[in-house]
Amino acid sequence: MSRAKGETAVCEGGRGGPLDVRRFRLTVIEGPARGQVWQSSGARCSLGAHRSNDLVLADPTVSRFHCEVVAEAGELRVLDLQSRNGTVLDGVQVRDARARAGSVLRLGNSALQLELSAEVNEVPLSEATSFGSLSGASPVMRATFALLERAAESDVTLLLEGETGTGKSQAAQSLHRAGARQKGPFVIVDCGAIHGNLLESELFGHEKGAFTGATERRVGAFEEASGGTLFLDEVGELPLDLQPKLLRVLEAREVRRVGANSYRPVDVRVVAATNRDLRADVNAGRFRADLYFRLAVITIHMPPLRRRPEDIPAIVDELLRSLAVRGEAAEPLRAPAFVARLQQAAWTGNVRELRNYLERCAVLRTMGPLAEQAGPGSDELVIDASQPYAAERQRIIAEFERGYFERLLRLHGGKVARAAEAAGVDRTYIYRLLRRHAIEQP
Ligand SMILES: Nc1ncnc2c1ncn2[C@@H]1O[C@H](COP(=O)(O)OP(=O)(O)OP(=O)(O)O)[C@@H](O)[C@H]1O
Repeated sequence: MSRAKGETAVCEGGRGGPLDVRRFRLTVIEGPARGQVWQSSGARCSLGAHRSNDLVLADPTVSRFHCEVVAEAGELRVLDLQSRNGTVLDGVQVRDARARAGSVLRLGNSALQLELSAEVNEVPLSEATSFGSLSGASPVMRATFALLERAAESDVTLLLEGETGTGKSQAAQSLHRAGARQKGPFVIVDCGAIHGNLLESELFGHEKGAFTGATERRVGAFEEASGGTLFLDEVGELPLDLQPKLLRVLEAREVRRVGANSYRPVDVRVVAATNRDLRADVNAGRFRADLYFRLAVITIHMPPLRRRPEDIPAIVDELLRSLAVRGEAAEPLRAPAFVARLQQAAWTGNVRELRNYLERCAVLRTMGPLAEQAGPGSDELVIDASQPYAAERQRIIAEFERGYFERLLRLHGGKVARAAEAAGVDRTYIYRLLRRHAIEQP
């Protein structure tokens, strides 16, 4: 079963207009697939040795899910999926880096050239600016709503991916309410919060006396959710020994309680969520590939808040309503100058962090300090000590250079001469770095 192509095409676009995604092309220039050309029809291209990838590289030095190329906000990003031999972009080993037109991507013994076309692919957008309890009018969010609306019409198993606080749980619940199973139960199991035997019996139930302490018979979440939806949160935390058992239930649609001899049929829609890329876990042997494909029949990415600051005013309204902050207490929190400051913040904890911040402001009747300003290059610098020193040093320096010169140029209104003088470097040096890191002058 392959990951449904086009279902993952959620990407960033300009504000307000339709969501256009720059078209890109990958040409294999070295390795067994040499000569193969892949043209994008959405925002993403997954590369790897497994046949479910968009671009399949039958090269033993390439991992099953090696890396992904994503077109977002008019540029290309390359994301390594914890591949065994690493992803090298223009000679530098990278985990998450921006590529430029003409960049060369090396995966094991294969190499590819990236080309960014002037043409665009259009991603379908929802007419709505909300989906259940989720609000957002940005193109990237309306593209997500369009996928959720389509998914709600079917019973297909779904995987929600996204950073913490991006609304995966709310999306699952809203999906349940929007679909044909809305009258049935919505049952949540947090796979990261329950351990060992307990998780098995939480999911599948147990018979009386099945293990020490099983004094009563217990119905599991699959049976409890019968006729409704089962939401498996943090599914990446599911222990390896339970994974084949879950796979069997998803395939055969029947469960066996712990300690029971027979199977019982179940009628459940499964929605799973994860805040990491399960393909990297598959590469690392932490997650079974067959279970991943069973769960990811459709994958929907919940976009982080920093990629859609234009949604913040509507989300603030929604959050203040749900927090029951009204009247005088709400006024300063809706003031345009304050909301503009919220739009500049980084929000690494996404909407949840924004919600907590607003709640704190409302209770204390004072505006606390905000997190670091968002924007390109503001993401936390993560040092990966499992990488060779030279490669990691090179990657961090590249990240620093990109962040520094982007900020520098913003600070000086895009004027290279002024920026060079303030930074104490030569103008040609700035131009060289802008080219190297594909930084556009603001
Ligand atoms: N688009 C949105 N509009 C309004 N509220 C939102 C939106 N996205 C998230 N929220 C709110 O943010 C909070 C966090 O959302 P949720 O728990 O669904 O995130 P999550 O991605 O499941 O997080 P985690 O991975 O940590 O479990 C909730 O209070 C939710 O109502």
